[in-house]
Amino acid sequence: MSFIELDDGIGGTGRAAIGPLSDHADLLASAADGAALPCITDEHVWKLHGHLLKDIIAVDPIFVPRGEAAKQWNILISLIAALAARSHPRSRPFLALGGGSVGDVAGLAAALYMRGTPVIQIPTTLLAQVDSAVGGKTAIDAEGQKNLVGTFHSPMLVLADPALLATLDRRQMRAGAAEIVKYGMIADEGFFRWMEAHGETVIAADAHACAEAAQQCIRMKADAVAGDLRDEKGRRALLNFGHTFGHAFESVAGLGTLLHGEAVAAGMVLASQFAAATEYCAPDVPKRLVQLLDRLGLPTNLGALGLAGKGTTLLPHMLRDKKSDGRTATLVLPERIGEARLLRAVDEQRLRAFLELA
Ligand SMILES: NC(=O)c1ccc[n+]([C@@H]2O[C@H](COP(=O)([O-])OP(=O)(O)OC[C@H]3O[C@@H](n4cnc5c(N)ncnc54)[C@H](O)[C@@H]3O)[C@@H](O)[C@H]2O)c1
Ligand SMILES: O=C(O)C(=O)C[C@@H](O)[C@H](O)[C@H](O)COP(=O)(O)O
Ligand SMILES: [Zn+2]
Repeated sequence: MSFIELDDGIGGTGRAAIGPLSDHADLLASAADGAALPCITDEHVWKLHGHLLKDIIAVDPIFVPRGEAAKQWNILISLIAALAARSHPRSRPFLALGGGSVGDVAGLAAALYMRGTPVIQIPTTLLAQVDSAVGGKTAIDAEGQKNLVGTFHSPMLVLADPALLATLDRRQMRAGAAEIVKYGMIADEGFFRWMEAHGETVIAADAHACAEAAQQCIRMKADAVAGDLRDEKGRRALLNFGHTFGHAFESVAGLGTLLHGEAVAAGMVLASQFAAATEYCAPDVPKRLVQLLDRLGLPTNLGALGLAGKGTTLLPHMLRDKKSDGRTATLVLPERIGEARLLRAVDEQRLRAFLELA
């Protein structure tokens, strides 16, 4: 079995492996050190896949609600309480088994509990396997804003088993595919082409194609994170392509209404159309992106998100984005497929005019 090294650039090292969970029985047993490992998860995932862990080690599930509803203050508090009730020691990791929402709130609990406890991420959605389980961004939502509260806390281990995706519904698989397309757009035209050829196979949960996608995305993400864990230097920010619009869509629709990947899909399209309208890229860039996302059954405009006519309501949310200086919007814009750049202090009049027509 081979690992992808996750060096967070500030002294923390972790590892990611793609393949059957059962291959890691020894590693998990040594992490457990004879105790039952707390496992933060949701009841649906636990019923489907908890047995894979129970076959290997003693695990003690701690449940959170499904989906975005897990990323709330009261859930975070309940996790800290559950760990304290178990006298869980700081030296021993606990597990996060689930999609990106479980991973985000469990990661935040790990960062806070006893000022930092190791966490092993076991992602069970396509999106979490290709993106969220790696990189150490942890978060809950607050004040109606996505990921308003969080930390950077890198996982000690990420175990992504593509076989677990067989039970995931198609809508969730599509949402994960959006983040995969993102990697092609920002960093690798060859990988974008690979998605043009294999995207449907990925969405059908073909284990080989999903493993290949995870391998490529995790490598690209590890590379961006190693140089800029805390998202300060503009390098990691490229991973936020589609998210200034996307998070605004999620907020306007009501957090938890749209899937994150759906919002990111349409967000990438709007960012690319804005880039083309302002001559940062050629018009064929949004065109080719829309063709691929359409084929993968992902939304590519406000109407498809149920937000027709809501363009200008997005602006205040975009100005609150973490990349913003508080006065102006910052956008990740494609220059061509496979290359993106950060544009700070986006002209508000231009952006407003663009949103009015979106
Ligand atoms: N930290 C990061 O870097 C990062 C990156 C991308 C996204 N995110 C966050 O991740 C969240 C989205 O995560 P997501 O797309 O994984 O969805 P999710 O975690 O919000 O929801 C997943 C849903 O699928 C179900 N599920 C999970 N695994 C399953 C399986 N194998 N079979 C059947 N059902 C299964 C769950 O019960 C849940 O209902 C958003 O909050 C987003 O902001 C974080
Ligand atoms: O890891 C990153 O950096 C990303 O931007 C990955 C995104 O896919 C992810 O949705 C992330 O949680 C967004 O972070 P935020 O800083 O915009 O809240
Ligand atoms: Zn994302």
